[in-house]
Amino acid sequence: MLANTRGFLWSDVETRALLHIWGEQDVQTALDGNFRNSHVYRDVAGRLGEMGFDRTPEQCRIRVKSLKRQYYQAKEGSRRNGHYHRVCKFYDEMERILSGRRSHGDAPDPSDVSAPVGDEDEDEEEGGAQKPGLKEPYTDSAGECSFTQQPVKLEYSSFPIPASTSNGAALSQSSAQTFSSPSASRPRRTKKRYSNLSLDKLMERLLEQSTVAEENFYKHEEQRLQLEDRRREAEHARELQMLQVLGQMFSGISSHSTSTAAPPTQTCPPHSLPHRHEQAPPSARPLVIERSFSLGGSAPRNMDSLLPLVRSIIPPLTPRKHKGQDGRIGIIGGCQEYTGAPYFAAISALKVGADLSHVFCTKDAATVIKSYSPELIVHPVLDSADAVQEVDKWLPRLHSLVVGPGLGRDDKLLRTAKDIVEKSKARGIPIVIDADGLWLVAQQPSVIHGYQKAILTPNFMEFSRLYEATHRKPVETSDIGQTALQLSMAMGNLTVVLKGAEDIITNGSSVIVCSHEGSSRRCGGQGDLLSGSLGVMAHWAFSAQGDTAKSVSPAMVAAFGACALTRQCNRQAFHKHGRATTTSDMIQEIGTAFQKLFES
Ligand SMILES: NC(=O)C1=CN([C@@H]2O[C@H](COP(=O)(O)OP(=O)(O)OC[C@H]3O[C@@H](n4cnc5c(N)ncnc54)[C@H](OP(=O)(O)O)[C@@H]3O)[C@@H](O)[C@H]2O)[C@@H](O)CC1
Ligand SMILES: Nc1ncnc2c1ncn2[C@@H]1O[C@H](COP(=O)(O)OP(=O)(O)OP(=O)(O)O)[C@@H](O)[C@H]1O
Repeated sequence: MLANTRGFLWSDVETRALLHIWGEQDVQTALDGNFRNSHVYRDVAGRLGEMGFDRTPEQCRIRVKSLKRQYYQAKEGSRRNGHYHRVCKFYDEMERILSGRRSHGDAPDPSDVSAPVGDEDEDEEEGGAQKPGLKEPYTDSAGECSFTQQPVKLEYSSFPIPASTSNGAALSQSSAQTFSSPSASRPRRTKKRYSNLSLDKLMERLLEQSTVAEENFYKHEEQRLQLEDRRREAEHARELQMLQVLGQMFSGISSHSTSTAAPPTQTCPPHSLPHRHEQAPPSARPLVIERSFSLGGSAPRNMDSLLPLVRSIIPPLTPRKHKGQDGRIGIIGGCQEYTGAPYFAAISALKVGADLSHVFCTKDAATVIKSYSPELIVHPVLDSADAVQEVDKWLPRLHSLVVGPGLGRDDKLLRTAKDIVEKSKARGIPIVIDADGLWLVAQQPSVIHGYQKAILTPNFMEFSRLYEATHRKPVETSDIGQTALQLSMAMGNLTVVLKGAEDIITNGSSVIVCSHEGSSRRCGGQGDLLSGSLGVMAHWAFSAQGDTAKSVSPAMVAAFGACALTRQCNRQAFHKHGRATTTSDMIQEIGTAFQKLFES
């Protein structure tokens, strides 16, 4: 550094450098009419530093303020006796700068020595008191008058400076040698509580307080988490207890249904597949157990009884597992027209918790689907000559299949899909059939008939096609639960999820209705989210150990979980996006919806 910058002493060289910077047009413009000036003085101090003078912004501000006071006092004095240079050494520099500024319409009242507060006062305490340690008690040069808030002795006493108060009353002559600061002659405003603390002290105190606050926050947070843990443990224990009761209940029901159920004539479809009895389970005489479910709605008991079943199939996240163990899911679908549907299904499967998600689609769909997401493994094989062999190569690695989203209705593709279904059945892989996969089933129900690891997820239109194909008559809607149950039976008691305002889930012997609150927004692709999620949950349910999932059919548990999740996503997305909700918005909600339903 070039100059002595210790304490508050300002050498003339340093002061001139300061005035040079402060007088620059951009600094004056920045100060002009700007109440907050700390940033300007930061800049000034920076520039001063570049010139070799180490000063803080606050020191610069105080120094300028002092110079301005001296200048105005001197100016007033000069009106009487012309000795202004004796009380303001830098009068000429100040005059040059401030007169330039006044020409911009910023003229303070020269008769008021307190006038030049303006832009230098921003950081000062109320009442005009300067911060201790920041006031400028000295100058290094004789002949320069400093200003403090205390009565000050004028260096050139033989030239009294009559100063006016702000209301214009002249100070008495007797006070010529000493005069009170403007603040002393005005009613002083109440000092702030910290006015006697330096800025550094204030900052220190603030930091201390925020550290204490932070520590308190973490302490409370820790207590909250401990409480939360305890609550979870208690809930978990309660769920386990309930599951045991449920398990006993269901085993009681199934033995009851085989012995005392109503005669089959009441519920069996009048028209059914020729070979439908071949694989029908003993519960072909159905007992309908209808449960409705609405979170926060009228049936909390049912919510309590079904959610734990879904929770029980969810594999825990543990560091001991390797990639792939929680699910490798395959989607059969995706053609030139439809690239969104297989993407929605595949990405939903991943987001629900599958580790790997494969899409087997046509060549021209593959690039498009890949471009949607690097997360998906996309095989452009479905329209190749050896499509079935290509997919078959992967089947040993796959835990479940979702057949149909965006498959289209091209005969060749449908034939390929049929062969893939056959191969998958032979391997015992759970198969979810949706969209155009259901079109295939409506054409050839035998493709999937009686396969207990199949789940069909028709919307009403698809359901009607299936019903008509199996019953040879229009769908009966007066008791849609019963009609769905009939379809399931006709298909060999595989699980049917009839999607709609309420999702009806049946395996031909019982019906579960999922009426969990969604929203009124319907957009293409919601069914794909459901089928993709169901792909994962079906794998989890069929591979779940223990009695829990076995007490209710694993497919039903998985279906209920996927329906509740889809609806929860719909609800959450609608809450955020309203009418503009799309399936992509719903997919964004999978993580939190899953947590809310199954992990909280
Ligand atoms: N972004 C994409 O790539 C997407 C691609 N997708 C893919 O499109 C392919 C064809 O699937 P799809 O569902 O459009 O065909 P299909 O079953 O013939 O239905 C056609 C007509 O049925 C009716 N209808 C539907 N629901 C009904 C209901 N609940 N209740 C009553 N009627 C109902 C309705 O008739 P409308 O009212 O228009 O007269 C509808 O237009 C398939 O591969 C699928 O995966 C979709 O996943 C969407 C996102
Ligand atoms: N009227 C409704 N009210 C509330 N939720 C509904 C309604 N209809 C459908 N859903 C929800 O949307 C999910 C998907 O059903 P949707 O009828 O949209 O399937 P989809 O037509 O096969 O869909 P996609 O457009 O993917 O082909 C259902 O499982 C259900 O959760």
